[in-house]
Amino acid sequence: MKEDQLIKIRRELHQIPELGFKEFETQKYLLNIIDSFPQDYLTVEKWETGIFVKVKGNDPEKTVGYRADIDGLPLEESTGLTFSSKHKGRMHACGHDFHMTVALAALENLAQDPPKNNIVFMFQPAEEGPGGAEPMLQSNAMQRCKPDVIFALHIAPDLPVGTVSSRAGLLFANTSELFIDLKGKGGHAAYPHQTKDMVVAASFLVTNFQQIVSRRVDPLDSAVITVGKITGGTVQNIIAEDARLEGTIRTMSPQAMIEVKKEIEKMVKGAEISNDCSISIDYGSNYYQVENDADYVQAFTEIVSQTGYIYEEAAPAMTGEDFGYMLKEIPGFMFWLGVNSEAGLHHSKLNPDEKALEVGKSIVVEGLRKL
Ligand SMILES: CC(=O)N[C@@H](CCC[C@H](N)C(=O)O)C(=O)O
Repeated sequence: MKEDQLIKIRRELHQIPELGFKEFETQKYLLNIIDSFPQDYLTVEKWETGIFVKVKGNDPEKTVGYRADIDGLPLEESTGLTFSSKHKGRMHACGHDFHMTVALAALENLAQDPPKNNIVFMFQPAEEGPGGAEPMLQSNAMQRCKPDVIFALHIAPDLPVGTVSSRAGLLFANTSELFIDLKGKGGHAAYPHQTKDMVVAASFLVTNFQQIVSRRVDPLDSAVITVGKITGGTVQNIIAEDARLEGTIRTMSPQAMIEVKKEIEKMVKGAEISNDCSISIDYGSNYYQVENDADYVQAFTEIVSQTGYIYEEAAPAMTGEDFGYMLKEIPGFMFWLGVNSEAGLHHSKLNPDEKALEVGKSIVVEGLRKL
């Protein structure tokens, strides 16, 4: 696939971001492109809004897996690009348009010139939530073509084009979503003593959660509690009867995740007693850490150096990825692909450099042929 075609596909995908398990247009688009490739060695199977594509190797000893996530984020794009999202309030702000394009380009290469080993591509829904990797892994379709090794990439806005990065061991954190609903008693703003103010109770929780991070988690381990959204109340002179916090927890170890949740629950109980209200917690979707296999990372660094691109050792990051579930069962790794964007991941101005598509394609093709 030539660079202009890579860019065309990426831009078309960029315009149609969809949320987890609602990637209907995306699935249709991907199937159309896959259909245009030589079919002699391919088997294509839909799974929910995702797709499995198997490539039959010509002398297989094993199956190598490659995963690309396909969902977008609930965010209004503000890049001003001519090919901006056509879906209001939805954006490929985490680079999944890049991830899909690279996977398609690699698939076309293998469909034209089949590799030695069997290959399976997974176009996976719902990475941003509620999580597609775990059910895709457990699916019958996956059981029929389970890879012996698996890998995936994620775009890295802070790395230059031509640089890729990874590390042996922990790359991404354990994550849990956090939704907290508070129910008190509303009333007149001038008579607080007759009410149970849920804006005050919610504020107490938001501020005090930071003490869990600074005073409960071992400083040599790490945790993040971020509340990204607060809603509550109706108008400036009515005391709020309801409030809701929406956030996420990140930890370096699975153990720290258990401890942070215990501490949140204790704090919530305390807030219930002191505010005389009821509070419920929902942990939404949870992702297991991305733990890279040291031997495969080593093999990958050699493949990168053969392609002439630059490999840098990565630091662990507090981002989450449900690809962690795949790596828990199948050895492999995830790597960062430099895309040089001033705006970072999950930002409405994220604008990855399209020259990175070719880099991603070459490295993934080599990885699939040589791992
Ligand atoms: C790579 C990346 O940005 N992944 C997301 C995963 C989100 C998991 C879940 N919805 C949560 O917020 O906990 C991330 O935010 O790290």
